[in-house]
Amino acid sequence: MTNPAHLLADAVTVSHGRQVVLDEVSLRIDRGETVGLRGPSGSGKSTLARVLALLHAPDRGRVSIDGTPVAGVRHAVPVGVRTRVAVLFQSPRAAADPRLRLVDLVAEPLRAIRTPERAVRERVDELTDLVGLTPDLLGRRPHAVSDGQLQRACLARALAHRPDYLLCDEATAMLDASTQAHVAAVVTAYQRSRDAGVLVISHDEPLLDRWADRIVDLAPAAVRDRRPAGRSDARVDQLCGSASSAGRLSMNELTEKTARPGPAGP
Ligand SMILES: Nc1ncnc2c1ncn2[C@@H]1O[C@H](COP(=O)(O)OP(=O)(O)OP(=O)(O)O)[C@@H](O)[C@H]1O
Repeated sequence: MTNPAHLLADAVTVSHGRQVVLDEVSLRIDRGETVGLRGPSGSGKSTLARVLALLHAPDRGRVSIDGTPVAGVRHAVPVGVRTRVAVLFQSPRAAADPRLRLVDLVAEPLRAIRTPERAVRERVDELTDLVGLTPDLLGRRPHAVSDGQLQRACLARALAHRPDYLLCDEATAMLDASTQAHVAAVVTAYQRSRDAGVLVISHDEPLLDRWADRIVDLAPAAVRDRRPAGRSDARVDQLCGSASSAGRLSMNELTEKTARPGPAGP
């Protein structure tokens, strides 16, 4: 039976100028599952994440949530819909307003929808506790914290609206092994508490093997173009994927394994 609760990019095509970056690509993330997405640099992984996060409108194709197509992107999407998907990017410095104290950074999405200040403070306390940000860090601005501390704040911000789908775009690539393990463990614990669907984009094969339930390969558009004649629905999973299955790990296993880099590990 088809699981009705899912985030789907359906036959999505995206071009930047004359460059076709995604050509009828489809990717589905079910609630509760962790999908790994890998592919060469420039193959369009981040572009696909931005489409799924309702930040970038595809030229063709569509995004749907739980079977309902989403019209538009960003603020054109009703708040109750767009807050169901959150994204955590690779570089917390690029994603954070340098003028904001960490406490305000975490509160940003709540204040953006005019959440009453008392509820903002309560939720920020929960979130900073969840990601392990100590009170002394909350009053600092991004320049005065480490990349790892700032990424924890960005993770707290991403979880502010309790998204059903969390897209992690190389979110642990810049972090040391122990912070990487911590971020992965927080994401996994959150996923279990909400039955959230998680997308993990990474070049780190051991990390994907440990973390993802299945792995999808995104080939460059030129390679995808060599699909069998007559196929109009170029599903990444079917045509480009060497979908592998990594058994789901407990949070402790994930933490332990991620914290202990192997020969090819982070
Ligand atoms: N805003 C933009 N304007 C023009 N070209 C862009 C834009 N964003 C991305 N591209 C191009 O689209 C292609 C895919 O980029 P994207 O960042 O999605 O790839 P990626 O697979 O995530 O790469 P990486 O693994 O290096 O992060 C690249 O050739 C990139 O230069």
